[in-house]
Amino acid sequence: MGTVVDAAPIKATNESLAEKKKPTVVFVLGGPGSGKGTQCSNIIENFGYTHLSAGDLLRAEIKSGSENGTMIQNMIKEGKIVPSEVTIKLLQRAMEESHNDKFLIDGFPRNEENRAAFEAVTGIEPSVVLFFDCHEKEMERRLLSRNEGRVDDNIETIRKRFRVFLESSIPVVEYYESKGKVRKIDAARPIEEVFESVKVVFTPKNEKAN
Ligand SMILES: Nc1ncnc2c1ncn2[C@@H]1O[C@H](COP(=O)(O)OP(=O)(O)O)[C@@H](O)[C@H]1O
Ligand SMILES: Nc1ccn([C@H]2C[C@H](O)[C@@H](COP(=O)(O)OP(=O)(O)O)O2)c(=O)n1
Ligand SMILES: [Mg+2]
Repeated sequence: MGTVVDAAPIKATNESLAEKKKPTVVFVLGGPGSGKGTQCSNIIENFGYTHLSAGDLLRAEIKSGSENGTMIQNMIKEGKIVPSEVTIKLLQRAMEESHNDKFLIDGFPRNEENRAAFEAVTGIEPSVVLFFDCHEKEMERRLLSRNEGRVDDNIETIRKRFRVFLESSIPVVEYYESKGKVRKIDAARPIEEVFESVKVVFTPKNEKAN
């Protein structure tokens, strides 16, 4: 009698022990105003990804009246990078809430601390890193005409953001370059032309000939 075992609970236990499949993540990097957000909007319409902009999540956190709001607002105004712990929590929550398993993470990781902490906390490595390459004069022109009322789209903060990009974000791009993951896109061209190059990255090789 005691040897009769119901198989159902054993199966359930095995399933809960099985490792959950890791999501597919593409990091979208590039200087301020290089067109990350614009191209992400195009990508999600065509390729089934969910777009998570680290900057948008941080701005929503300020608006929500969170206890971190003032700190985040001050850092954004100064063009500085918010501590990884805060940004990663917001990204993780958004990933869980989306119920998708394919994410475009835009504007993250922006420094070595962002990169290492995300990998340590989530265990996720990006499949690909898109890098939008654009010269500063063009990025400055775009940011000054973005007209979204952002506290950081003024010439003083823009200069600080450019410096942080060169000092802290470019090393992250170089790290992924050394791993062969970077797809560099010439982002100084018109939006449609940039998207033509982006599409190639997301189109499986055997479909490219069509
Ligand atoms: N290829 C492009 N050519 C001209 N303007 C662009 C291009 N891509 C984006 N923009 C405009 O430049 C501004 C910054 O673009 P955005 O996508 O917000 O960049 P990022 O997210 O990298 O800061 C926006 O006003 C956008 O409409
Ligand atoms: N990983 C990130 C991303 C953005 N931030 C902060 C600091 C950035 O200057 C601002 C704005 O980022 P956002 O990606 O929206 O800016 P751009 O689209 O590049 O113009 O947010 C951050 O602290 N950490
Ligand atoms: Mg953006």
